[in-house]
Amino acid sequence: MAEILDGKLTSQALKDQIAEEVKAFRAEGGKQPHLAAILVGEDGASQTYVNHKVKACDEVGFKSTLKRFPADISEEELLKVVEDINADDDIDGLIVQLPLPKHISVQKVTDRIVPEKDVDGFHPVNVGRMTKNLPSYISATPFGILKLIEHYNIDTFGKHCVVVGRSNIVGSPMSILMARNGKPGNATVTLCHRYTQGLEQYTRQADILIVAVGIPEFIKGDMVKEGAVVIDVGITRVEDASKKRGYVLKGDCEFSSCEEKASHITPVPGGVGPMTISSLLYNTLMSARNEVYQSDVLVK
Ligand SMILES: NC(=O)C1=CN([C@@H]2O[C@H](COP(=O)(O)OP(=O)(O)OC[C@H]3O[C@@H](n4cnc5c(N)ncnc54)[C@H](OP(=O)(O)O)[C@@H]3O)[C@@H](O)[C@H]2O)C=CC1
Ligand SMILES: Nc1nc(=O)c2c([nH]1)NC[C@@H]1CN(c3ccc(C(=O)N[C@@H](CCC(=O)O)C(=O)O)cc3)C=[N+]21
Repeated sequence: MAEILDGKLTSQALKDQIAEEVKAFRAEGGKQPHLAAILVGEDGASQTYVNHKVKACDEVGFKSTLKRFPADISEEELLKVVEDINADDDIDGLIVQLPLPKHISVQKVTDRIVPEKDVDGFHPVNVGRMTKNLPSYISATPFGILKLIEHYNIDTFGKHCVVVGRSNIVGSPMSILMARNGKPGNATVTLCHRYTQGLEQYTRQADILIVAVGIPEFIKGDMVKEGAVVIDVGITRVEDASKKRGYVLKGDCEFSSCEEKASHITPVPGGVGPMTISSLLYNTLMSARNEVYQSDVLVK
């Protein structure tokens, strides 16, 4: 039986800490941190996540602004919205909730956010700085996973960390962070993706297995090494007519079989998801305090 890595509890502890830091910052005359979120279209899951983010802002004493647009907004109009927020001195952080409708380029829109407000850590300046181990905004999901690993005192030094999935928002930054010289970090990393042959050969070698593919119950217990730490990032709504909401949430790892092998495992829900939200708040607080780019001149 594995120990549960409780993201809900850990996230609450982090939110409590953020709330304290906001109070202290404001007592010194600092501004109220302000997060803006852009939501395009009516995707149910995206609405849920954005609502969670807005609610979390309230909990820690941040201001939040949610800007909603219909799915047929043009790319040009959306870029203009981003530019207006870039120029708004009261707003410290901006996220554009993904996915976006197909006619809009995710890269174009997220790259238009100035790096100083890019609390999702998607801008090439932040990605590049993260890779070089310089101060940067780190993508909230990998950042949250690092905080969870830290909270549970999981040793990563010299461990074999296998990351499955190489997206810009999760898998790729996760692999860089686990490999870089830091704590948590200093792991030996293998990054697996769609073209990886014999995936289970790799997953079975993992001391730390981090899965972000978006396929419910993709990883079964027989693909996991005895005693491994299993971090399940995936979260998919699977239809279930017997439930009030009409769906259940499933991770990328089959919980029952993986839990038998793992030493530690994150549940879905209640694992990585809540950590993503509190990490986003943390990035926004750092922005309000002007910590990340304090001493740096940026080339825009
Ligand atoms: N809890 C949280 O806070 C968050 C959860 N998520 C969830 O995590 C999951 C992944 O999200 P995200 O990274 O954005 O997803 P993407 O769809 O952007 O990326 C999925 C990755 O998995 C790889 N992949 C797909 N099929 C296979 C396969 N058969 N074998 C190996 N690799 C495969 C893809 O490979 P290729 O590159 O070749 O296409 C890709 O790199 C989703 O369920 C999402 O909802 C995401 C963000 C935050
Ligand atoms: N620009 C951008 N930044 C993101 O960080 C981003 C994004 N777009 N698009 C989608 C993914 C997904 N994501 C989640 C956030 C919170 C939960 C979360 O709070 N999950 C709860 C359950 C939520 C529920 O009840 O549905 C849990 O796991 O316990 C999940 C997933 C952020 N993402």
